[in-house]
This record gives sequence, C-alpha cells and structure tokens, in this order.
Amino acid sequence: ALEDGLKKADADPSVKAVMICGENGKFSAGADIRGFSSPKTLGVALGPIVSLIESSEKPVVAAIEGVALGGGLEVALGCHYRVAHAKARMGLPEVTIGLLPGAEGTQRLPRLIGVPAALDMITTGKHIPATEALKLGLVDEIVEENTIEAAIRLANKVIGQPLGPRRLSLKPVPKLPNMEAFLQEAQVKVKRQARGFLAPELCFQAVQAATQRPFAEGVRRERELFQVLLSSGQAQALQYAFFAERAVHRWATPGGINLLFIIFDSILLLSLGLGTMGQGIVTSLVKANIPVVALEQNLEYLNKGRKAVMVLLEREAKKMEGGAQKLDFHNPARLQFTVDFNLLHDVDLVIEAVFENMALKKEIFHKLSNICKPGALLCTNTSALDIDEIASATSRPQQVIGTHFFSPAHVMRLLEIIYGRHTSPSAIATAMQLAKDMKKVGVVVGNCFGFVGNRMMFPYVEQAVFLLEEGSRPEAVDQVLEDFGFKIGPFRMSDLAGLDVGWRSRKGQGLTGPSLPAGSSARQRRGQRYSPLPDLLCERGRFGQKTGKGWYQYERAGGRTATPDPWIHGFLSQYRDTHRIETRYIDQEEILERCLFSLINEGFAILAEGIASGPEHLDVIYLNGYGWPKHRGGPMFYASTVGLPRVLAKLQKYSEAHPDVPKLRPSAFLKKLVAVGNAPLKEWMSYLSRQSPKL
Ligand SMILES: CC(C)(COP(=O)(O)OP(=O)(O)OC[C@H]1O[C@@H](n2cnc3c(N)ncnc32)[C@H](O)[C@@H]1OP(=O)(O)O)[C@@H](O)C(=O)NCCC(=O)NCCSC(=O)/C=C/CCCCCCCCCCCCC(=O)O
Repeated sequence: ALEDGLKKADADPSVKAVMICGENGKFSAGADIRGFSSPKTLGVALGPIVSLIESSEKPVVAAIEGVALGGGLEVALGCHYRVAHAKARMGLPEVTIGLLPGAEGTQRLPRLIGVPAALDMITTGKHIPATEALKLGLVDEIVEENTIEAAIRLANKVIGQPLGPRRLSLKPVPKLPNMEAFLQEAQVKVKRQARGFLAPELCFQAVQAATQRPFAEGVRRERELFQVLLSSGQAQALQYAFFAERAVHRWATPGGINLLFIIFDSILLLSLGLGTMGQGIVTSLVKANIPVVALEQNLEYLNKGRKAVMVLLEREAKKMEGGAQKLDFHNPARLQFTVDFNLLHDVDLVIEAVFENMALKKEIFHKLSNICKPGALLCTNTSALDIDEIASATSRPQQVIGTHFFSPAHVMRLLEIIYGRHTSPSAIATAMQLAKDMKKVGVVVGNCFGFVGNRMMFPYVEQAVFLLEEGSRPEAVDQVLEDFGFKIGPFRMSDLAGLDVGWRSRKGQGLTGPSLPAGSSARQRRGQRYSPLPDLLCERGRFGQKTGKGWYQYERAGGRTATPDPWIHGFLSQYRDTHRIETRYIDQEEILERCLFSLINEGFAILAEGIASGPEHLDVIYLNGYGWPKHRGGPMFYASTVGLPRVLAKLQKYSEAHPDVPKLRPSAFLKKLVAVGNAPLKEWMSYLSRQSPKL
C-alpha cells in the first residue's frame, strides 16, 4: 500500500508533497515479528520501498507519533524530513529480537547522526525519546500539539527546495578523527557484552560496512548479515522470548476467566522493612510514582534505611535527568519514613520485606491483619517460605500473596507473584498490575518450596557442588556456564549472594547444624546424596564476597574481583581423600549437561504439578531473574531446541551413574513428551492429563 501510494503521488501532478503518518497516534512498531518465522512474508523486502520514498521527486515528511521502531524508523529515515511529537519514542530494536535493521537502517542512520550514536542505538536496540532524537539530529522538529498538521506545514514550506541534501543514501558518513581506533574499541566492547549473542556483533559489522563501502555495497552487506541472523536460531529464541513475556501477562483464573487488572491511581503503599530488599522495593515504587510509606521497627534501622534509599533515588534521578519524567521523592505526600505502626490503618497495600524467618513473618502478618483496613492487600516478599502458613496468621488469607522481588529490587525486572490456597483472583490481579506499574515482569506461580525460580536453581547448584566433589574446580564449572552465556556461573553467584544465606536455610531444614541428628552420614541426608562442602566453607567463615573468601578469594572483604583460590583447591583434594572419592577429569559437556538438564528436569516437574501455567512462564522467570542468556530463549525453550529425546537420554545416563541423586531422575512429564514424539513446546501443556488443583 505504501509503495502504491507513493507511486500514485509521484505520478499525480496535483500532488506537491507527501506526508506519511501512522494510525491512532502511532507511527509504526516495525515489522510484524511473527512474520520472521513465516516463509510467506520473507519475500517482502522493505528496503526497496524505503529507497522509493527517498528517491521521490516530491518532498516526503514523516509525522512520528507514539513509536517509530525498527522498520517503522527505517521508513522515516527514507523520508526527507521528520517531525516528531514530544512524547514519541524511536529506536532500532531489531538486535533485541536477534536481527539487525534489514531495510537499509544500518546504512542510513550513521549517515544522519554519525557512527557513535548510530552504533549505540543499533547494537543496544534502545528506544530514545523525541527530545534526544532532536539533539542527535534524527528528527528535524518536535511538537507538543498536532504532529500531522506540523508535518503538513513543513511539507508545504519545503516544496520546491532541492531534495538531494535530504537523501541520506547520498550523504557521506560523517568522519571521525580516529574512526579506525573508535571502531576497534567499539567492537571489543560489543563482543565482551554479547557473550555468544550474535546479533550485536553483526549489527556492528553492518555499521562498519557503512564506514567502509559506498551505500549500495553497504546495503548488500547488511542483507547478507541479516540472512545469517535470520537463520541463526538465536533470532527464533529471542522472538519466542518477546511473545513469552507478553503471554505471561495474560494470566487467567482456574475457570479460564481473564482478569481485569485493577488500575490504581492513588494507592498508598507501605513497605515494611528497610534492609537491602526493602530499600530497592521503595525505590522502585517511588520510580513508579506510587505514594509510599516506609516503615521500620526502630529509629536506628529507619535512619540507616532512609539514607540508603535516598542515595538510590538520587542516583535514579540523575539517570532520568533530561527525560520527560521527574522523580518526586522529597515530597512527604509521595514518600515518608516512619516507625509508627498506626499509619498502617490507611494503606491500601503492604509489602512486607523483613528477614526470611517464618516465626517473624507470621507475627507481623498477625499484626497487619488486626491493624490494616479490611480491603488492604498483604504481600510478603519471600524467596521460598510457605505463603499458606504466613496467611494462616491472618483473618484474611484471601488477601495474602507472595511477591518475590529479586535483588537489587530497583534494577531486576522479575517479580514472582505467588498465590496461596486462599488467595483471591482480585489479589492476584492487583499484584500483577503493581508489577506492571513498577515496570516489572510479573509472573504468577503456585506455592511450593522455592516457588519456580529457586526451586529450579536448587538442582543446578547441587550438581555444580557434586561436580567439585568428583574432581572439578569452581572456576572450571563457572567457565563452562559463562561460556554458555550466563553472566556469572553458580560459584561466583553464590559468593555474590552470600554462602551464609543457603547455610541458614539448610540449618532451618535440619540438613546441617545443631538440629542434624547425631550419627548422620557426612554425605547422605534422608537417603539421598548430600554435599556438606558449602557448610564446611561457612563453618570456616567463608561467606563469599562479604568476607573476602568463599569459593574464590577476593582482594578484601566486600571486594568484587574473584580469583581462583589455591586454598580451595587444596581443601577439595583433602576432602576427596577424606571421603575416598576418586578424582576424575570432568569434561565441559558433562558440566553443562548435569547443571542445565537437572534444572530443566525440575522445570518439567513444576509444569506437571501445575505450579506454573506453561513453559513460557519458566522461561520468562529465568530470562529476567536468573541471567539465563536471552539468545537461548530460557531453559525450557533451550530444551526444545536441544531436543527432548536427547535431554531425556542424558538424564537417564547421569541418573544411572548417580542413583542417589533424585533430581537427575527424568520427570514423568518429560518422558511422556518424548513418548508422544518430542512434542513441540507450544503443545506441551496439552499432554498433561489433568489440570492440577494448583491452577
Ligand atoms: C513499544 C511497543 C510497540 C508497545 O509496547 P506496549 O504498549 O507495552 O505493548 P505490548 O504489550 O508490548 O504490545 C502490544 C501488543 O502488540 C504486539 N506487538 C508489538 N509490537 C509487535 C511487532 N513488531 N510485531 C508483532 N506484534 C507486536 C505485542 O505482542 C502485544 O500483543 P499480544 O499481547 O502479544 O497479543 C512494544 O510492543 C515493542 O517494543 N514492540 C516491538 C517493536 C520491535 O521490535 N520492532 C522491530 C520489529 S523488526 C523490524 O521492524 C524489521 C524491519 C526490517 C524489515 C525486514 C523485512 C522483512 C524480511 C526480509 C528478509 C530479506 C532481507 C532483505 C531486507 C530488506 O530489504 O527489507
């Protein structure tokens, strides 16, 4: 239609200029992402249409409202002029779906805004506001009022002016005094951050081509690179992740009723507990423009927490400088700090973020239930505790819900929303809306130990430790998983989180410490293999980064640079001697498979139990909360690309070698999916014979 319209306008002598706009206040979000996996649409090339716009003998003006993204922005780049509404956003987000701007965008954008800014936009995919676009020279004008009228005004004004200088394909790429050095440095940075993710590197190469070749040749290179990405498999994984993230929003009640989210305008929210999690939660709430009261049990903790929150908010305010939104945190109507429990009477929603201790949480929820007004929703921030038990301390279990934030809570996008046996659908809907308002990805899951994310993490970490017992080293295991694409491997992660966290939890479960029955075997608990290695480290005061020693050594307590520790190597070999474990060489394949497949296996068990509604939920949790590499689509998607028969065969092999490790025993659901012929991921849930009562 665009092509036809342009041809008609060019042929009609009464038409003097052309204005291109979108409908309903949006310019364009680009290509339909689903089209990239449909062979039918692959023949449609946008590039030639963008060229057609640019070669028009009549001035063409883009009126950009809402968003101009991907192919949408490439269309605008073909236009001779661009007028944007002040609230519009622009970007080339193709890299985030595993592609590159394939309609000549990698060649036109550097010619318009220069290589550094173009590289930044193209390799990160970030959306920029109109104000920034104006500064970069990406748009010619921004308006507060009617963009279309402004674009028509501009079109009328430029009729008859030469179009040559406005055709980006004819412009040279602006020179930099040190282009070679700049590109070299940029490439190193892109590679370092990409960790096996192809698209940023190929985006870089396409922009580099713009600096080295004439326009037409650059376009040819762009197309070649686009085709490489399109068939790489990574694009499919990222596009799956795009839709998975949106699918988890469409959570329905057990009866299949979609929930209408409650839009809150003037909710007063109370955050209880101002430790690290509480500080991050309060910061996120203020950023979301939700009035919040932060409550602590005494003045000392309150003042400490207030100081930390203020530091975080100042930092956030700095980041937001120049943008449309301002952080309003000095206004007591938006944020107040108190030790006065009476303020609980008025709040609409409470997020409790105290220490992970069941007795303490129950005591607090009992108090909340007595003081809060009848409709108030009571959320508990917990990473593993039983929501039903916490709710049992209240007289309103239907209004109790788990909200598992991830640290640092003002940065991490994931929010696991855990419903208990009595949690009402409206409580779930409210929590989901809260996640949306906080710009987080809320994923609704059922109540079980560790919920989804941590429950899948336990066997992964367990395997990592078993691998040490059998002959590996922390740095070797971490390297394999970091090469796979994780930001940090399991041992660096444990050191960062603090080994004492798990130790406390294991003591609470009676797996170690004073409550462990006398005479318990060192490497067996409740008939299963158990590794006391993490406990032994804790007993020696090695809690990770905070103490300067853990699985690695650090430059000082609180240091961040992990260095392999000869003490650990000696300790491990002594441990193996003590327990008569024969040290063997463990190859990378075994490390990867045992860690990942045990995690995936737990995912299948979770699906079968109805703890999550589908594999997309598990994947979104792992992509947004656990550093799973985005270009691998999440653990369940990854399993589908490896092939379920292979995952099953490997689990069977490892399980036979380690019969005392139940988490390696293939889940019945995985076996079923293989038996029905390696069902595709989108059909998995239809093979569950009954919907679990948890859903
Ligand atoms: C910012 C958004 C647009 C909106 O955000 P928000 O308001 O929060 O709403 P959402 O919940 O995210 O979205 C609402 C629903 O809309 C669906 N949606 C959104 N965008 C798309 C899309 N681009 N495609 C399909 N569906 C989309 C979304 O899923 C929601 O629906 P539902 O709830 O799931 O039902 C935000 O949505 C956003 O950021 N969207 C993504 C924008 C994006 O990434 N755009 C870039 C797309 S890629 C592109 O444009 C590429 C163009 C190049 C053309 C190449 C031509 C074809 C290939 C030929 C190959 C040959 C090579 C030759 C090259 C040549 O010459 O052309």
